[in-house]
Amino acid sequence: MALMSGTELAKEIVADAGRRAAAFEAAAGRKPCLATVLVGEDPASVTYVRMKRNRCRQAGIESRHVPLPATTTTAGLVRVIGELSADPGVDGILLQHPVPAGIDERAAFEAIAPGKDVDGVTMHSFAAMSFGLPGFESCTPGGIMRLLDAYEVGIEGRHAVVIGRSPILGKPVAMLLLARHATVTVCHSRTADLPSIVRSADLVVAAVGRPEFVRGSWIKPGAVVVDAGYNPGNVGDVAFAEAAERASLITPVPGGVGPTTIAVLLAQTVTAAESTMD
Ligand SMILES: NC(=O)C1=CN([C@@H]2O[C@H](COP(=O)(O)OP(=O)(O)OC[C@H]3O[C@@H](n4cnc5c(N)ncnc54)[C@H](OP(=O)(O)O)[C@@H]3O)[C@@H](O)[C@H]2O)C=CC1
Ligand SMILES: Nc1nc(=O)c2c([nH]1)NC[C@@H]1CN(c3ccc(C(=O)N[C@@H](CCC(=O)O)C(=O)O)cc3)C=[N+]21
Repeated sequence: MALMSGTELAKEIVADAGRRAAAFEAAAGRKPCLATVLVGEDPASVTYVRMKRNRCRQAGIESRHVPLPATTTTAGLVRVIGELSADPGVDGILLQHPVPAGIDERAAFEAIAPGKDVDGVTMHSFAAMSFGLPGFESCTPGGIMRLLDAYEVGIEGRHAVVIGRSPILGKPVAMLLLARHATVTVCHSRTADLPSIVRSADLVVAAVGRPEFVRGSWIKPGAVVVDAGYNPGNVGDVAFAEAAERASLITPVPGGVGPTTIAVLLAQTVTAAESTMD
């Protein structure tokens, strides 16, 4: 068993984004700018947004934080995001998920201009991912693909089993794997006999949101295991010690998928800024 280190890969991606951000600043006279929109004060979300903004600063990317009260309406949020979409000083927009119950998150995501969707959450970006066309990738799925490529994991012709079908993780990672010619099975809460499906996987992506949900006995010997889960207490969705006994390659939590998510966000923010120079 070998580990896929997201921490190491993220360092390389962030260093590259930082060099590109500096070149952009030299040419444009301003830094690339990411707007971070946080509705409410969920402590985990506050922490994630802080982590993202800290990484931006380290890479020479400006972040403009837009905190909104939990009482914000869908119309109010759509208006704020529309203003950021129209603001030439803003290159990318991150709306932290989840927004409080009662707000139509999809409507808010769709208010992000496609050229500023550096978090890859709009229908436009999803379609590009599905068709294998250039565009912004959902950050966690994009990070997972970069990890697989960095460790030279073969994708074409392999059976990939994705557990989870959320709009920002399971579904887009399934589309990216499909665009790379994997045979993809997407599982969810209504899936019958999940363990036997996972046992046939060459590549498993766990995106369930339940600590240590995927057991070692489900893993085909030699399979590649990507744990996208990030549960309270830094616990993944895979029972790591068990799975590591059978996997050929596995991502740890922490230090696996998480850091690559933020790295892709920064890289895509710089790409969005660069495209304003064209
Ligand atoms: N590292 C990172 O950057 C990120 C990590 N995460 C982590 O990834 C995990 C998933 O997040 P997210 O996709 O947003 O979560 P969601 O809660 O939106 O989606 C969970 C998915 O898992 C499925 N599921 C739930 N229970 C079961 C079950 N018993 N058997 C099979 N499938 C099940 C659900 O099925 P159904 O659709 O039928 O309800 C759903 O599709 C979490 O741990 C989260 O913290 C998330 C985003 C970014
Ligand atoms: N619109 C939107 N886009 C997101 O990308 C998004 C989101 N909403 N909502 C919440 C989740 C969660 N998320 C994480 C990012 C990095 C780590 C990460 O870097 N974790 C470190 C540990 C960091 C630490 O705890 O110190 C690691 O796994 O090693 C974790 C989780 C992005 N999310």
